[in-house]
Amino acid sequence: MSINDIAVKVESISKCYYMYQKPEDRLKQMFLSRFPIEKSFVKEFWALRDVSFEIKKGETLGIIGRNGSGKSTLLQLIANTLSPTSGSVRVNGRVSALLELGSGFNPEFTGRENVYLSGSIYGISKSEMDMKIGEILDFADIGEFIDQPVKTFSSGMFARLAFSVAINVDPDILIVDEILAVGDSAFQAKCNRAFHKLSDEGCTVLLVTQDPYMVRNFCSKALYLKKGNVISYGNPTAVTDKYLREIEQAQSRDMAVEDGLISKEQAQEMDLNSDLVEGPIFRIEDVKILDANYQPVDKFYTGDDIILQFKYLNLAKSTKEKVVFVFSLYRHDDFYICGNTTLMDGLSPFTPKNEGIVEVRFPNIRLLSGNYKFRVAVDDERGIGIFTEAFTKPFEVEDNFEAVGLINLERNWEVKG
Ligand SMILES: Nc1ncnc2c1ncn2[C@@H]1O[C@H](COP(=O)(O)OP(=O)(O)OP(=O)(O)O)[C@@H](O)[C@H]1O
Repeated sequence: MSINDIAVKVESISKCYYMYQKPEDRLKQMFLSRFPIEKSFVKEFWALRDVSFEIKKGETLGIIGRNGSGKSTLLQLIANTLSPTSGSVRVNGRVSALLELGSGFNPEFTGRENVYLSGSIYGISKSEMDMKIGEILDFADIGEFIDQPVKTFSSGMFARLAFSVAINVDPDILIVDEILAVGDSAFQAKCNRAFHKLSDEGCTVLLVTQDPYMVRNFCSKALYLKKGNVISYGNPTAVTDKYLREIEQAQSRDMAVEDGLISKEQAQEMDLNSDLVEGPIFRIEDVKILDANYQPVDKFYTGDDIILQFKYLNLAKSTKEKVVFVFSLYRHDDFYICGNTTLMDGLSPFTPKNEGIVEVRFPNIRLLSGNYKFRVAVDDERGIGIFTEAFTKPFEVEDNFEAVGLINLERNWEVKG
């Protein structure tokens, strides 16, 4: 691959913020501005540590992670609105960046004036902008507000106009930080279509979102950040799976804190150590879906009774670690439907034998027509660390057109009047 095929190359980038211990220290440092930062005045905070990746032209990268994980910092470093503490970023092409809501627009100017102002920042002349503005206004669809000062705009209107400008300045690389979340769902769908069109035309898109499904549906690569470190990079499904598991674990910890089972400090400690437990201590084999007569099936009907069965092997033959068993259900496209653990269902953690069989019975399964798969896992006794996991083969469900969608809800109709 030639260097010309690369749109963005991030090499060992780190960003440290310095937090002043006392306000007067900040003042003292201002007087010493010609000198390096005096370390005794500040506490270091590393928002990003040693992040490296490269994105080819025309690829779309989805960046996910919990609040404060460093996503916006990374985008700002790529958009060159922030400088790294160490490492380097190389960008090949014209960058259009939609960072914080409000940045780039002058609040006193009208929407229309801001469109021309933004154009001039991107080197687009007034006459060129005269030709583009119709399309920009069409996409933004904010009606006569376009001639009002943008300080009077709602955040959704702001996002509409900013996005519309950003995609119409002929970017080679479009960087979008979450601001789409403030738009309504019709606008979000419109943005998704615009993303697809741009990437079909060869534009590289880097996108921060809290929505793993958007990453799966739209991105060709994904990057998962946690506390400024890259936890996972590459295939969007694999990366977002890992992120969703972190979210599940965080929810379990929050519930445990609420129920008084662990302290907030213990939860924070677990969070720091919550990546996959190292080393193969357990293995899962023979994951099967069976009918009520214990016959393997890969297709059944809504309302059937089914059994999810798997075998676990305790490779370390140790009884030191107690375990919790887990299942999760996904649609064929990896849309996460639901999941549950033996712990959540009130079963105490198990002392594992050298091997054993686990069964989950689902009477009267409510799934509707479609293709699905189960994930099963052996977790540590808190349901937090994952010892091992496995998936069933995809299976098919057929309904008798009892309802449409994913699940058939039990229901009683009453029509009054
Ligand atoms: N100017 C700053 N000074 C000190 N710390 C900062 C500064 N800007 C960001 N941070 C810290 O750096 C960390 C990463 O922030 P960043 O905004 O990149 O996270 P994020 O993943 O985008 O979060 P969110 O999803 O909440 O937007 C956070 O802990 C934040 O408090």
